[in-house]
This record gives sequence, structure tokens and C-alpha cells, in this order.
Amino acid sequence: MADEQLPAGWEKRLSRSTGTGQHYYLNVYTKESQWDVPDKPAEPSGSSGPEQVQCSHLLVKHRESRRPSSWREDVITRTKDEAFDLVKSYREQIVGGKATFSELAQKYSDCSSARRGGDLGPFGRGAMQKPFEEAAFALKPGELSEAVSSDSGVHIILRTI
Ligand SMILES: O=C(CCc1ccccc1)N[C@H](Cc1nc2ccccc2[nH]1)C(=O)O
Repeated sequence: MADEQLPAGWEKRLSRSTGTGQHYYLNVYTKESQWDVPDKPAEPSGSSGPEQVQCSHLLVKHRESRRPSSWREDVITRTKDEAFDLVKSYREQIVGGKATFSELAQKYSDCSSARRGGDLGPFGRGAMQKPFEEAAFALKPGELSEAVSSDSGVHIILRTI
């Protein structure tokens, strides 16, 4: 039987462990292998996802935040619900094209990254609070999160890379 045409990124290998001439298929990017004949191009990153992501965020703190103070307000007294409502209104303005993420982060984010339009630079797993990390790594590049709550406050996250 002619060697089947494999989808991009796969190599057909002969298994040495079974000794029965069985073939397996190797993802050339992740070096992960599988027995089943692949039916779509190999994913460049493994099931564990990317090593690093780059994100910008807009943070609205509230009175229960770990540090209820920021460059914008010495003492932050808004409630958590008010913070969620603000974040949702900012997200709607961004999605509706009324303002850019960077403009609103520079004006309204309670994080020092506001001065860079919310950019946090690249980071790997273990660098940020868990709820923030999980939301950030679940995004595709260019995707905007829903409201995300961390000990710092309520965020919207834009994955840029
Ligand atoms: O921790 C920082 C600095 C974050 C930062 C990282 C990299 C570049 C620039 C800023 N600021 C906190 C607010 C805050 N809490 C966060 C939690 C997750 C991600 C970003 C966050 N920002 C605060 O100001 O209380």
C-alpha cells in the first residue's frame, strides 16, 4: 500500500518497542507521538500550550483588593460589584470600537502597567496569580478575556503574542 500522504508536521516511524513492525506518528514540533494515523496538520505546541504569552491588562481595583491603592487613587473604596460593572463597560467600549484597549488601560487601569497601555511583557506559567494565568493562557493571540477576578481586583486581559 502506497505510503499515505501525511498532513503537514507529521513523520511516520517504525516502532521498535512492539517488534511487530507497527508504525507510529511523530509530531515533528512537539516530538509527541501517537499510534493513530493523523488526519490534520500537527499542532506546533503540545497539549500543554505555549511556554510564554504576552498580555496587556486593564485592572480595576476595589475595596477588597490586596492593595486598594493605585497611581489613580490613594484609597480605593469602590465595591467589587462596581469594579465588575466598570470592567464590563470598558470591555463593551473596546469590542464596540468606541475606544482602544491601550487608551482605556492608560486612563483607567489601577496597575502601574497603565503607563504602557497595560502591557505586562512576556511571562510564563508561575509568574502571575493563578486566575490571571489561567485566563491569559486560555486566550489566543489577539483575543480579549471576559472579566477576570484576582486578589488584585478585576481585570480584562488582551493576549498580544
Ligand atoms: O503587580 C503589579 C505590577 C504588575 C506589572 C508586571 C509587569 C510590568 C508592569 C507591571 N501591579 C499591582 C496590580 C497588579 N496585579 C496584577 C495581577 C496579575 C497581573 C498584573 C497585575 N497587576 C499593583 O500595582 O498593585
